[in-house]
Amino acid sequence: MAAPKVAVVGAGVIGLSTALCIVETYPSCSVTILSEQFSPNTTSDVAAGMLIPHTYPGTPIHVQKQWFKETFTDLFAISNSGEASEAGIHLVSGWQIFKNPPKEELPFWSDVVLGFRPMSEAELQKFPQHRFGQAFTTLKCDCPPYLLWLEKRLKANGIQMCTRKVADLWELHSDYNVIVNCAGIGAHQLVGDEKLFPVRGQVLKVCAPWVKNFIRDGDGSTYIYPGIHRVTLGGTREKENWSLSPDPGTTKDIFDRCCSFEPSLRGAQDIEVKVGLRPARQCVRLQREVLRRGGVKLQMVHNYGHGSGGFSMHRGTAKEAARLVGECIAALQGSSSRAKL
Ligand SMILES: Cc1cc2nc3c(=O)[nH]c(=O)nc-3n(C[C@H](O)[C@H](O)[C@H](O)COP(=O)(O)OP(=O)(O)OC[C@H]3O[C@@H](n4cnc5c(N)ncnc54)[C@H](O)[C@@H]3O)c2cc1C
Ligand SMILES: O=C([O-])CC(=O)C(=O)O
Repeated sequence: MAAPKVAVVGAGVIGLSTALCIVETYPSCSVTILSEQFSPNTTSDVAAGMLIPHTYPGTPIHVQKQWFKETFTDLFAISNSGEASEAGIHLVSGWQIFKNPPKEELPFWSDVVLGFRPMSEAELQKFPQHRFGQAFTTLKCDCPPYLLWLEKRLKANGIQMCTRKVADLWELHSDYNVIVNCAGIGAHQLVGDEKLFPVRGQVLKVCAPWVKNFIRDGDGSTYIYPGIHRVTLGGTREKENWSLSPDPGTTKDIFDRCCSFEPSLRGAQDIEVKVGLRPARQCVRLQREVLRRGGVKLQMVHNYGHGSGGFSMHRGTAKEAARLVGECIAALQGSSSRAKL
């Protein structure tokens, strides 16, 4: 058969990284990205971009660890290259703090991040309300620059990008052989997935270049994540709330909570408020599906539902999605050679 034509729907961190993995693994494929929005207008642009996993209750821990490890390893290599500043990827050290001892003393990702250890008594003095803490070094993506860097690499690999809202994946069947669904929260409508729901998150992006260490409350309610140019202050988690409008009361609340951890933030300048909808699910939907209509088959791969962990897991899930695209191509080649017999 001719070079397989693959359409990736979605241009957040999942769509872009999946498209890149497909073209790297199967260079003979012709890959097109179709998306209603591109950077800077995706949920991925709002994220803090920290590599600290959240657990998916419906996915085995060894699989989540594999996804995180692959992501960490690939991004560590970028952070250690001449591309680091353009890609917006850097190491960042800091503390995750707890009022009560965490259920798991050692999270599954503790030996993937660097230098994971309990905080010392001296470090804990910075946080008088907290009795326990974990110190470690991880990676952070500055999200819009990282998405633009991915887009640049995709264009260099000959990938086409088209702005288009897809109403039904079947509408692509006459132009493409394989469809890869990376629509994030858009998959709720696109494929009618009732298990997928939004978890609204509001963050502030501020200028406070003196803040160098990250601070995260272990319950995930409050965090301070310094990036290359801006510091992200969070956060909120509102299940089933679809509103993308910033709430001024929430802005004040986030700012006050963050200042209680890092009082110097009172001097932060140039506060921008952003809202995004995390595409939440019990487990990431990472699977093949064959749609059939009137005797015609359409090969599909789903890769969405990363919730709070799209950046932490994206390279690992992109590799698995690319492997599934390989299975679709093998099935197409099998059926085209049978047709010739
Ligand atoms: C406040 C906040 C902070 C976060 N912080 C972190 C963090 O520190 N670390 C971390 O790992 N994760 C974090 N996350 C989670 C992370 O942002 C998500 O997991 C990730 O962005 C999901 O990426 P995605 O590509 O699936 O979705 P998106 O970025 O939403 O991309 C989906 C794409 O699909 C397109 N699309 C949707 N429907 C259609 C359609 N019908 N037709 C065509 N195109 C369509 C959209 O236009 C978009 O381009 C955070 C999220 C929020 C909200
Ligand atoms: O919880 C965090 O540390 C950041 C994050 O992933 C989110 O807000 O979704």
